[in-house]
Amino acid sequence: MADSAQAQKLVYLVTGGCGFLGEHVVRMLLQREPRLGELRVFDRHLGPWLEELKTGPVRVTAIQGDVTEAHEVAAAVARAHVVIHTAGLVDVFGRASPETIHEVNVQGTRNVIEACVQTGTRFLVYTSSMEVVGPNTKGHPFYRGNEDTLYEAVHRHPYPCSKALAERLVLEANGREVHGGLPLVTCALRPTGIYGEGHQIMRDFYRQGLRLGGWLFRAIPASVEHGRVYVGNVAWMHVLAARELERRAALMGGQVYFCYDGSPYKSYEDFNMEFLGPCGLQLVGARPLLPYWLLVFLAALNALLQWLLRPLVLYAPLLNPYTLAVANTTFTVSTDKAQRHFGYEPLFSWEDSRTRTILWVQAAGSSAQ
Ligand SMILES: NC(=O)C1=CN([C@@H]2O[C@H](COP(=O)(O)OP(=O)(O)OC[C@H]3O[C@@H](n4cnc5c(N)ncnc54)[C@H](O)[C@@H]3O)[C@@H](O)[C@H]2O)C=CC1
Ligand SMILES: CC(C)CCC[C@@H](C)[C@H]1CC[C@H]2[C@@H]3[C@H](O)CC4=CC(=O)CC[C@]4(C)[C@H]3CC[C@]12C
Repeated sequence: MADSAQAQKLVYLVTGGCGFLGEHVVRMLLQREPRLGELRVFDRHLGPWLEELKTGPVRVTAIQGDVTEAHEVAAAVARAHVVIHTAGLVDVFGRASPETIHEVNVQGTRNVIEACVQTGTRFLVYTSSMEVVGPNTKGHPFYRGNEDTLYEAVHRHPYPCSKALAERLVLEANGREVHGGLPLVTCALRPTGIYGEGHQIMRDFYRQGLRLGGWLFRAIPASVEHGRVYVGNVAWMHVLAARELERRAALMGGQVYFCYDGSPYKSYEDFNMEFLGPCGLQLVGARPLLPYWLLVFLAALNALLQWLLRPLVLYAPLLNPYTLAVANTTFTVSTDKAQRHFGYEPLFSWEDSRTRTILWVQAAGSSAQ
């Protein structure tokens, strides 16, 4: 990535490149990274859509592999210039065991770092999460905070615990000497709740609304603000951060950045209605229909049922004590750190993000019937 070799073509590796965010990062790199020579897409499950990308001018290499297998990661990382590590087990519903979540998110990240060190790859962008900060177990609001806002980050749930540990590993690895003697440069991006084309929970809410005759029922007060960011902007931020890491290594190395854009501050449900409303659904109730204590009870009941039924069947509904606490606690960011450090501006306006998401929900919903 030296100035003298401006025409040099770079090798990028995207772990988790077939996931919701990963696919957008892959497509964004192909559209917006002129120095891209080869794009390696590493995932446990490869998507069939990768095939169509292989006919373009950039060499796209699909690698089926597991981040928990150090040798598979090392082989994929070898001779790559930049790694964007988005692979992760996103589970707040109790589908996977805490051990598996830790193994994928923490050991997987450790394997990526060690592979960079062993093979001489110098630039690593890690997809972290707002969840490494909060909401915390005490339900303290984080109101339009930034990367420097003081907040008591206390976690018990395996997912935020794993993301926090993995983020720390990535930040501590900044400056380590990689094979060849140069320092590793790392940074971590922390998206809030991502939405957009491919967002499965949004699609599930839409299908549930259709099943209920076009109605959804408010569960969370409209006053609780939940941070959301469009997937195309999160992908763009990854591409820009990866591009700028060398030139601005001293400034960006070891730093964290919230992912943000012009999406409005709203409650989780009111925000979803920005897309589900134009698709024909209605949110019933200006206030939650059920009292909060009843939701707490139902969430606890779900947790108990999950535990009791585990030997027989996987019971993993959306509502559990953790998801209720997250949905019911204000957590929004207001920052310009990514703009100041590496010139990030959202690529998609709120209107674009909204339209694209609506079109996707409509298509995803109709294909379900
Ligand atoms: N969805 C969201 O709202 C947010 C997600 N994030 C983070 O963004 C990243 C991507 O998340 P999403 O795209 O939403 O999830 P996703 O589940 O759609 O994508 C994750 C990808 O990682 C792959 N993967 C999982 N375990 C793997 C393993 N052992 N080896 C190789 N690949 C593996 C999956 O196959 C999948 O393609 C994750 O690191 C997540 O923690 C952060 C903040 C918010
Ligand atoms: C019926 C309930 C009252 C409402 C359920 C909504 C929940 C399923 C979702 C509310 C908030 C979401 C989480 C939030 O956006 C932050 C996240 C960040 C991540 O890194 C991963 C995903 C998630 C934990 C996201 C998951 C779904 C919610 C809990």
